[in-house]
This record gives sequence, structure tokens and C-alpha cells, in this order.
Amino acid sequence: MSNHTLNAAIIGSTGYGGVELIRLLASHPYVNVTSVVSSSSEGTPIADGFPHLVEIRTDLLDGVDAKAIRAKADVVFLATPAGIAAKLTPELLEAGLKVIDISGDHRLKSPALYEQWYKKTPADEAYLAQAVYGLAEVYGDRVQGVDLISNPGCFPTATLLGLVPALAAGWIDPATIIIDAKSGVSGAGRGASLGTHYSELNENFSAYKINKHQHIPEIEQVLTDIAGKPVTTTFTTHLVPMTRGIMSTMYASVIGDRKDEDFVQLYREYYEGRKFVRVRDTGKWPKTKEVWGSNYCDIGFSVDPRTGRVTIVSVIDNLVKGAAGQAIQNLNLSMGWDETLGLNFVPVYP
Ligand SMILES: NC(=O)C1=CN([C@@H]2O[C@H](COP(=O)(O)OP(=O)(O)OC[C@H]3O[C@@H](n4cnc5c(N)ncnc54)[C@H](OP(=O)(O)O)[C@@H]3O)[C@@H](O)[C@H]2O)C=CC1
Ligand SMILES: CC(=O)N[C@@H](CCC(=O)OP(=O)(O)O)C(=O)O
Repeated sequence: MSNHTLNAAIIGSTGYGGVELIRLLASHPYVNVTSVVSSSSEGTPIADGFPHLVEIRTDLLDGVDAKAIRAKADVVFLATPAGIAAKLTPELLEAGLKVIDISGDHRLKSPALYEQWYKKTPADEAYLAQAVYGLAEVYGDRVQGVDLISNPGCFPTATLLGLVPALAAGWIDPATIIIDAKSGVSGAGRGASLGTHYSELNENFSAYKINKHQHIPEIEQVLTDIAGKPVTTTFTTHLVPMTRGIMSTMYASVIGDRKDEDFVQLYREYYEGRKFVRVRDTGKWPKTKEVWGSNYCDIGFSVDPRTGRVTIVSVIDNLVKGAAGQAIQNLNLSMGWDETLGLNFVPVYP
């Protein structure tokens, strides 16, 4: 157990994930953000672009230079677009930094799968093997002391926390799982695009990347690990005209005679002692606003005796539990600290 203070750098600090890391780490008792890094705005004050940080951060953005970052920091968060972490990680590790990658670059163990789904050059296989996938409530015990942590995707976090306990217990048939997921627009990052500008998004509701979403292999990788046999699934994402939040609604055939209350009990036992997963009482389903701005994942169930299927509803804030919050939770676990440090936020409501 180590309680010393850590200095942290954030590459991609001018994006939504990076700025959320700045917000959350400002309340962490053991972590100081000593370097905010930008590939395009080096030398300018970060508060120029983010006036909500005026007088909170008075520093200038640093450039992307592993040795210079190491001179200021012990740990670096990579909140960069796909393809960047794969390139930067070797030199950051070489410089002696602990690396927490929020992008998808180190999540898939197979480089061929990464290339197929992300259409980018994969990380070197040695780094993919070294990276520990930090789905905190499932694999958190593997993260302690690790130097390269791969933070799960936002949709996989909501989805897998909703499916893993039932799958691990053999209560659902993996071949029947269907996942219907919705995200707020901040999930697409800060860069403007046709699909995310106001008049395209407002009063609209659309499905996207059907059967082509890069989170499909990530979800299947974990379901396969938990089931102990290959699992494929249907996963459809939708864009909702709201800023934050993910809801993942999952359907599967139930094995055995199980009622709502059995699922509630099973999940409460699986997540016992883990503050950030809240299992709702029977007949109560979570809404995205009930986790907004927090690191919680809230889950509810309904078993339909007519169809023999269970419906599981799981919600997170994509920028917190789906990105920056879980990354900090993983840093806490990796340091042997209480996993809740710096993350004790009550959801913002209404
Ligand atoms: N938004 C979300 O809800 C989630 C996002 N993620 C993942 O986290 C990562 C960051 O996402 P998000 O913050 O939304 O994205 P943004 O597009 O908002 O930000 C990405 C940042 O990366 C920086 N960047 C771009 N190119 C480079 C480069 N070559 N070298 C270093 N930095 C670069 C940019 O800043 P600058 O030009 O200043 O360098 C930019 O601000 C992505 O991989 C995303 O898929 C994961 C989970 C959830
Ligand atoms: C709304 C929206 O567009 N969301 C993004 C989430 C991207 C993401 O989180 O990217 P990685 O996990 O792959 O790093 C998407 O669906 O692609």
C-alpha cells in the first residue's frame, strides 16, 4: 500500500475525455496533474480554450515529448483518438511512465481484429500482451502494480457490467444475447462532424455502425473469456440528442427458473463491496440522469416468464465510468489505493 503523491500528465487534454480527467483529478487526494499535453496547441494556456478552468489551471499546454513528460509526471493518461496510443506507448513506457490508455488501442488482444474493426495500424503484439484490460469490477484484481492499463470502452463498460454476473453464473444462454445501446453525443468526442452538429442531432434519433461498431470485438472478447467458449453477439448503437449518458439494454434467454429477485440477489453478491455498481430493486430501472457526472453504473432487471428472456438495463455516464472515472479507478487499483479515491461524486440531478 502506497500513499505517496503521484504526478500525472494527460495527452489529449483538450478533448472531452482529457478535460473530464482534469475535472475529476482536481479532487483526487493523491494525484496532481502536472502536465496537460496537446499536439496542436503547445505553449498556449489551457484555460484559453476552456474558460471553465480559469484560475483552476493557469498552466500552458505542453508538447508531446515522452522525456519532457517524464520530467514532470509519474503516470500518463492517453485520451487520444484511435491509432495514437499505439504509437506513443512504447516511448512513454521506455521513459519510465505508467500508462493508462483510454482509447481502444490496447483493448483487443488480437492485432488482426484491431486492424479489421478500427482500420488502423495495431499496437505491437508485445504491448497488447502486456496491457491489462481494466474493467474494474471484473478484472480489477489484475491491475495492481501494472504499468500499462487499457481502459474499457464506454459501451463495453455499461454492457459488460450488465451481462457478466449472469453469464458467469450460467444463468443466460450466451448464444442468445442481443445488445441495444444508446449514447449521448459527447461519446463522439469534441471534434465537429456532420452527424453530430445541432440540426442533424436535435429532434432526431438514429442507429449507427450497425454490425460494424468497433466495440463488438471488445464485448465479444470478454463474453468469450467469461463463458469459456466463443461468443458472438448482435450489438446496435444509437445516438440520442443529449450530452452525456449511455443506456445499454440487453436481452438473453434465461437458463433455469429465475425470477427478477434472483437476478437482483446474484448481481448484489457479485458486486458486493464495489461501490460503483448499484443494483436496483425489482421493478426499478435506472435512467441516465441518475448517474450523470458520477462513476456509478446502475443496473435493473426484468425476467419475462412468457418468453423465457431477461431484459437487463445498465446506465453510465460515458465520460466518467465510461472513460475518465474508470481510468482513475484503475489508477487507484493499480496503486493499491481505495478504488473510490477522487471519485466520490453524487450524480448531478436534475
Ligand atoms: N468521449 C467518450 O465518451 C469516450 C471516449 N473514449 C476514447 O477516448 C479517446 C479520447 O476521446 P475524446 O476525448 O472523446 O476525443 P476528443 O476528440 O474530444 O479528443 C481527443 C484529443 O486528442 C488530441 N490528439 C489528436 N491527435 C493527437 C496526436 N496525434 N497526438 C496527441 N494528441 C492528439 C486532440 O487534442 P490536441 O489537438 O490538443 O492534441 C484532441 O483534443 C478516444 O480514443 C475515444 O474513442 C473512450 C470512452 C468514452
Ligand atoms: C456517440 C459515439 O459516437 N460514440 C462513439 C464511442 C467511441 C469510443 O468510445 O471510442 P473507443 O472506445 O473505440 O475508443 C462510437 O460509437 O464510436
